[in-house]
Amino acid sequence: MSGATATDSTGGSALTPPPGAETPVRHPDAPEPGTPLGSHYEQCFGCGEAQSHGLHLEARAGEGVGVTAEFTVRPAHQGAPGLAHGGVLVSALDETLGSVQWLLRTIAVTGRLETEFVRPVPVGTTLHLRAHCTGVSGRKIYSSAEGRIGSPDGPVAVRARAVFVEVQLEHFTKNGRPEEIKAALDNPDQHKVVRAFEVNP
Ligand SMILES: CCCCCCCCCCCCCCCC(=O)SCCNC(=O)CCNC(=O)[C@H](O)C(C)(C)COP(=O)(O)OP(=O)(O)OC[C@H]1O[C@@H](n2cnc3c(N)ncnc32)[C@H](O)[C@@H]1OP(=O)(O)O
Repeated sequence: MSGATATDSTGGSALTPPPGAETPVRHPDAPEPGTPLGSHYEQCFGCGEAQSHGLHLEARAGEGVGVTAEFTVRPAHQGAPGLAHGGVLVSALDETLGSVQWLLRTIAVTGRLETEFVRPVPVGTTLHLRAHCTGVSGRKIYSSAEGRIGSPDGPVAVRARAVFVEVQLEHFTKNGRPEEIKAALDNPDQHKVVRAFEVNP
């Protein structure tokens, strides 16, 4: 196996901001550091409070264009006996990285996500995650994240780098299953979330 970095069609590193990328700027109306960001959708597997088997990840605004989050591994999240499933850990990283958009006030979806699994994560562990934006290039938002076991200074269990791609609200309304889209559009709380991302529903 080679340890080569993923490359894009131009041969550059797909997860590193390209030359000329802008330094990310925290939106002036972004929540103060320490503010809980809440859920962007109650049925979200990552952060939704109504999703019984979900991660129930709780993210807060951090300093700069960064966030912190916690997620406690439950029995429903196992892969091997007593250990978190790798895909669940990727979901926690994806959700944390996605939460960075609250600080930029843009809506973006994951285009590419690379994860390094450093240590196994036992059931019952609280994973302390942090993520920050590393650059913006057109619609592409580059970010990185890590998750530590037990405390913000605990041993590193997972690391990730990602590129998100900015989208309009139509990305969801055109592609999502109609019944869930209708329920979301009928929910006043969902409108508040969309406003927090500064997008007209
Ligand atoms: C009523 C309801 C309200 C709901 C309110 C919800 C609000 C808040 C929701 C947040 C939700 C977050 C949840 C967690 C984060 C997920 O998990 S998101 C789910 C997983 N991701 C997806 O499903 C994305 C699926 N992929 C796609 O839809 C499309 O491929 C994409 C990513 C939108 C790109 O398509 P496109 O817009 O046609 O992009 P395109 O114009 O070709 O390219 C634009 C640029 O992006 C680059 N690019 C395109 N694709 C990629 C890629 N895969 N990798 C890297 N670069 C790419 C291109 O190279 C291009 O770069 P430049 O040439 O400009 O330098």
